[in-house]
Amino acid sequence: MPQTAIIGAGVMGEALLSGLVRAGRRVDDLMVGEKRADRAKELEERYGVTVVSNAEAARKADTIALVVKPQDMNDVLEEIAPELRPGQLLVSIAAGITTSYIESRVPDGVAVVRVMPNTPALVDEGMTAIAPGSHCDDSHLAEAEGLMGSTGRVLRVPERQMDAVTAISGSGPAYIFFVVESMIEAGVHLGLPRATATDLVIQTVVGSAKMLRETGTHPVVLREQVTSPGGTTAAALRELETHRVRAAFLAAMEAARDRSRALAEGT
Ligand SMILES: NC(=O)C1=CN([C@@H]2O[C@H](COP(=O)(O)OP(=O)(O)OC[C@H]3O[C@@H](n4cnc5c(N)ncnc54)[C@H](O)[C@@H]3O)[C@@H](O)[C@H]2O)C=CC1
Ligand SMILES: O=C(O)[C@@H]1CCC=N1
Repeated sequence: MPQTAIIGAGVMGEALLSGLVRAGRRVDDLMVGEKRADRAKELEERYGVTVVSNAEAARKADTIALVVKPQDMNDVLEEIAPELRPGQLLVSIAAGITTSYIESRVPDGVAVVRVMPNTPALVDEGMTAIAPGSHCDDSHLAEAEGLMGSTGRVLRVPERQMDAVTAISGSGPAYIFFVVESMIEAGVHLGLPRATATDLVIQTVVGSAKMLRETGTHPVVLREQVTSPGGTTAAALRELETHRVRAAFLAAMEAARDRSRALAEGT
C-alpha cells in the first residue's frame, strides 16, 4: 500500500489522520511528523500511528500532507527538500501558500496539490477544495481527492480561486459558530435557560442546513417561506438589514481573502 505522511498534527492534521483511519486506511500505511513531543505522544496513543522525523516522512512516504501553519512552511520545506524525489506528491493544506511557492523550494518532478479543507472534516462533513500545481497530472489530483474525500466532500477549483475559497469554506465554520453563539446569547437575553437556547439554536442550524442540501431550493425562497407578512421574522430581518449584517459579511470575507493572499508573503 502507498505510504502517506502527515507533517504537522494540530487541529487539521488530526482531522485528516482521524478521517483516514475512519475511512479504513491501515494505520501501518500512515506516519506523522510533529514538532511538539507531547502532541506526538498523544497521537501515537490515540491512533497507534508511528511518529517519525520530517526527513524520514519525506524519505518514506509516497504522499506527504503539509499541515503546518503558513509561517512554518518554509522551514518544513527546507528540512524535507533534500529527501524528496520526483514522483512524490505534496498536498499542502496551508492557507495562502501557492503551489509555485512550494514548487520553487522542492526538486523538479515533485507534484504539488493545494487543498483547503475545513474543520467539519472531524465529523466527516468537511468541504475541501483542491487545485493542481504545474507538475500535476490527473492521478495526482485523484490521489489528493481520495485523501481529502475521507473527511467529506471534495471540489476541484482553479488555483486562482483558492484565496476566495479559504475565505468562504475554510474559515466559514467560524462564522457559523459566531452566529450560533450570538443567537444563544440572544435567547438568554430573552429569558430562556442557556441549555434550552443552545438546543433550540443547534437544531435550527442543523435543520436549516439539511433543508438547503436536501431540497436544493434557493436560500432566498427558503427565507421567504419563514417570513410571514407583518410577522416576527420580517421584524427581525429588518433589524439585520438596519445593522448592515449583509455588508458586514461581505467585508469580513474580503478581509479573509486578503489575509490569505498576504500569508504567502509571510506577513
Ligand atoms: N484550523 C482550520 O480550520 C484550518 C486550517 N487550515 C490550515 O491548516 C494548517 C494547520 O492549521 P491548524 O491545524 O489549525 O494549526 P495547528 O497549530 O493546530 O497545527 C499545526 C501543527 O504543526 C506543528 N508544526 C509546526 N512546525 C512543525 C515542523 N517544523 N514540523 C512538524 N510539525 C510542525 C505544530 O506543532 C502543530 O501541531 C494551516 O496552514 C492552516 O492555514 C486550513 C483549513 C482550515
Ligand atoms: O484562520 C486560518 O488562517 C485558517 C485557514 C482557514 C481556516 N483557518
